Amino acid sequence: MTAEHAHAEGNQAGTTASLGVLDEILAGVREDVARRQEQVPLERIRELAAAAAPPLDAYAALRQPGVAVIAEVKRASPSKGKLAEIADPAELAGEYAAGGARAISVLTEGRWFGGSLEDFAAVRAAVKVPVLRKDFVVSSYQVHEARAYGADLVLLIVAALEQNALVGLLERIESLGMTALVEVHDEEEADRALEAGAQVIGVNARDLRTLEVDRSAFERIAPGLPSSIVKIAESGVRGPHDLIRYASAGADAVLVGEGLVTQKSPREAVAELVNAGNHPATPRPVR
Ligand SMILES: O=C(O)c1ccccc1NCC(=O)[C@H](O)[C@H](O)COP(=O)(O)O
Repeated sequence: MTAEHAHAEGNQAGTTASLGVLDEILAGVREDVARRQEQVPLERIRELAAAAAPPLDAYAALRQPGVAVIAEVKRASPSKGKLAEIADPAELAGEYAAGGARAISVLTEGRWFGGSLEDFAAVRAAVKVPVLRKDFVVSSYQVHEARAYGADLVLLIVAALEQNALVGLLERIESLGMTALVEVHDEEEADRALEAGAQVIGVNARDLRTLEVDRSAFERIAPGLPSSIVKIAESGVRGPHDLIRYASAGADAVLVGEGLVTQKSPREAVAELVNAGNHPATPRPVR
């Protein structure tokens, strides 16, 4: 086990009262990005990004009929510590895809989530569906890095970014042919996401500062978003009942981590969600 994985297991003890969890995560991310950039300079990572296979159209994939399941490779989290021993992320992603996942999310942050770009590369090589780089993106270096590793989708968290930075990173993601998943937690952040030009918006039920999960956040925010926006309900899906609840509020997709990695059969757990999302009685988003 690496030091980063060990931190991901014992992270809660390291949280100081004065800083929200998000600020602590971001401080570590900035250090890690600076270190990687010393090893592989921006010009080189841009060359690697330009040489990567073209991105898949994640927007189109998530707009197909039925509620899409985005299945996450999540080893650990700030709220729960270690979640699962994932010996082979490529195999797990293959199981997700076989269960019908429309896209795969890979957490690449190391200190708190135990993830890595190596996990990402292994997953990318194993599946044919779009793959999301789920990280705390604060610099264009990370965007080029995501593309170099074959990402189709990149997460941008509104709470982590000033508006200028949000706009700049979103444009950079799109200029490289990828899709930005812009994450919000309240109405003000949703307005900022729309102003920035987001086409795919994720409402995270988890408040990244307090770690509290409030599934009603999606119900408050999603109905106010234009019909052209792909609406993703993130966090808190523990079974089909949660998917159906989110679908009733207009979800095009759900993003699920803990509820899958902790299952004996992640393939069956995905299939159960996919079946619920395709069931005739499950509400469809109004478009
Ligand atoms: O999961 C956490 O504890 C967490 C804490 C701070 C920032 C982000 C965090 N999680 C990232 C995510 O948004 C989730 O991995 C994703 O939405 C899936 O959530 P879940 O299905 O509840 O594992």
